[in-house]
This record gives sequence, structure tokens and C-alpha cells, in this order.
Amino acid sequence: MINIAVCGAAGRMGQRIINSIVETEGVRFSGALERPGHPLVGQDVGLIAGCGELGVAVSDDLNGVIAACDVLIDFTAPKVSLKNLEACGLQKKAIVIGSTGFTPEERALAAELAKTTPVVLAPNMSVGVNVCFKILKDIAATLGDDFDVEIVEAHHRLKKDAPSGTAVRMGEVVAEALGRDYNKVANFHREGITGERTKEEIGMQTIRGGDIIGEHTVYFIGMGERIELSHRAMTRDMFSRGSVRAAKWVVSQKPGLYDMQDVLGLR
Ligand SMILES: NC(=O)c1ccc[n+]([C@@H]2O[C@H](COP(=O)([O-])OP(=O)(O)OC[C@H]3O[C@@H](n4cnc5c(N)ncnc54)[C@H](O)[C@@H]3O)[C@@H](O)[C@H]2O)c1
Ligand SMILES: O=C(O)C1=N[C@H](C(=O)O)CCC1
Repeated sequence: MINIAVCGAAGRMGQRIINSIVETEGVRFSGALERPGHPLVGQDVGLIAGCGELGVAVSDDLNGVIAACDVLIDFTAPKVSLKNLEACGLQKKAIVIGSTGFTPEERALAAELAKTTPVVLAPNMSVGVNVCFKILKDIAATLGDDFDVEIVEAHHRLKKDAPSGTAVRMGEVVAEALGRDYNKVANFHREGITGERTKEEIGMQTIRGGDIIGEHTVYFIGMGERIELSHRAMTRDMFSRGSVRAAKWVVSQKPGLYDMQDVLGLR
């Protein structure tokens, strides 16, 4: 039986992850973390998540909750996740991180801290998006430089980071397949007299509004034809199910930094 704790438990993803844990065989929900001073600290987390009383109260005792679990699932924010990763490493406990918006420096720190414990860090935990990551590499490499690449992502009005971690990863996969440096060719802003589009740039456009769960389209735009690869998330449950699948996988791994391609065997 694998004991799983959730950090960000009262959040949009945290609540769904708790439901997915309760619905999954072979795992046990062992603890719920929220930020110190959160108004729901002390409340039964099952009632918050809508799955009925679980007898587990929301806690702000990070080290205590980590001690009682085999793996922590963290959907919070980059700086919080890095602190949680460090705390898990000190106790040799595995962690699954779904937070997005990491800077390259923060991702490098995560890789360093992952030397102490097994970590799954993935901007999107759905099977569908991770299959998209895999086929995008082949599409880009096959089409080459004759097709201009643009990526459009759309999410709900409450999302705090942009572009989405998924869109950034899609851009990185395409750039790598084409021999480019994403951080140099990504174009996030077009306004005024921009001049002609360069062959190398990858346009990154962001839409925010309403309750959009998560939509991504990669456009490969040629002269006379266009290929579009899209993914539409209808609920958050495929992210939460993916995070629990990652938690069951990561507990038996050696220390290191992994992603959903490793969890799903897509490499
Ligand atoms: N990887 C994926 O598949 C995937 C899917 C959806 C969302 N996300 C990402 O997950 C993150 C969370 O998304 P969300 O929609 O659940 O956001 P949210 O704001 O609803 O939830 C975040 C939760 O973290 C809590 N939190 C903040 N600081 C904390 C701390 N120090 N300790 C404990 N809890 C703390 C907040 O109180 C909140 O409840 C975002 O970065 C989002 O982009 C990833
Ligand atoms: O709701 C969010 O926030 C999501 N964030 C992830 C991202 O930034 O890619 C995954 C999709 C949903």
C-alpha cells in the first residue's frame, strides 16, 4: 500500500488529486498540506474535496506530513515546490511536482535537488499531452525548416503563469527537433511594425478566460498547406489521474529527475 500526501490540497488540482487517490487501488491518502495561515487548515480535507469525510485534516506541518507518506504530490507554485522537494530529499521521500512556471534556473535547482530523491516533474500529467510531446518531435523533424511553427494555448482566467508549462514544453520539443534553442527563438509578443517573420522563430500565444481547463494547438504552417496538432482537456481529472500514476511509479525509482515520458514509457 503506497501512502500518498498532497500539497496544495485545497487548490483546483489538489481537490481532484485527493478524489483520484481515493478512487485508486493500492494507494492510501495519508496527508494534506496547505500554506501556513490558510483558512481551511484544520478542516477535514475530504469535505473540502467533495469526496466525503476522510478523517484527515488539512495541515501546515510540512515535515510531519512528509514523514507520514511514501510520496508527496505537489501542485502549488515553483518556489513552494522547490522547498517541498528539498524537504522530501532530507527525508528520502519521493515527490511528484505538477507546478508550472519554473525559470530555467529553478529547473536547474530541481535537477540538483533530485540527486537526493526520485522526482517526477511534468508540466502536464495527461496521457494525451504526453503522446503529443512524443509525436511533435517526429512531425517537426520530418517537416524541417519549410514550415513555420506557432503555438497557441488557452486556459482559465485564474491561471497565474504564461505561457502554460505545456506550451513551453511543446516549444522546447519542436525547437530541439529543429536544432534551435527555444529560449532564443520563442517569440511571445508581436505588436507594431514587426518586420517579416523569421524562419527560426516559434510564435507563442496565450489566451486567458472563463473556465477553460487547458487547450493547446501547434501549427506547422507551410506554403499552401498547414498541419495542426491540438489537445483539449475537458476536466482536470486526467491530470490528477496522471499524477497518482506518477506517484505509484516514482516510489520504486532511484534518485533522479524524471518526467511523464518516463512514467508512461514513451521514451
Ligand atoms: N502538471 C499538470 O498536469 C498540471 C495540471 C493543472 C495545473 N498544473 C499546475 O499546478 C499548479 C496549481 O494549479 P491549480 O489550478 O491547482 O492552482 P490553485 O491556485 O487552485 O492551487 C494551488 C494551491 O497551492 C496552495 N499553496 C500555495 N502555497 C502553498 C504552500 N506554501 N504550502 C502548501 N500549499 C500552498 C494554495 O493555497 C492553493 O490551494 C499551477 O502551477 C498549474 O499550472 C499542472
Ligand atoms: O490549469 C492550469 O494551470 C494548467 N496548467 C498546466 C500548464 O501550465 O501547462 C497544465 C494544464 C492546466
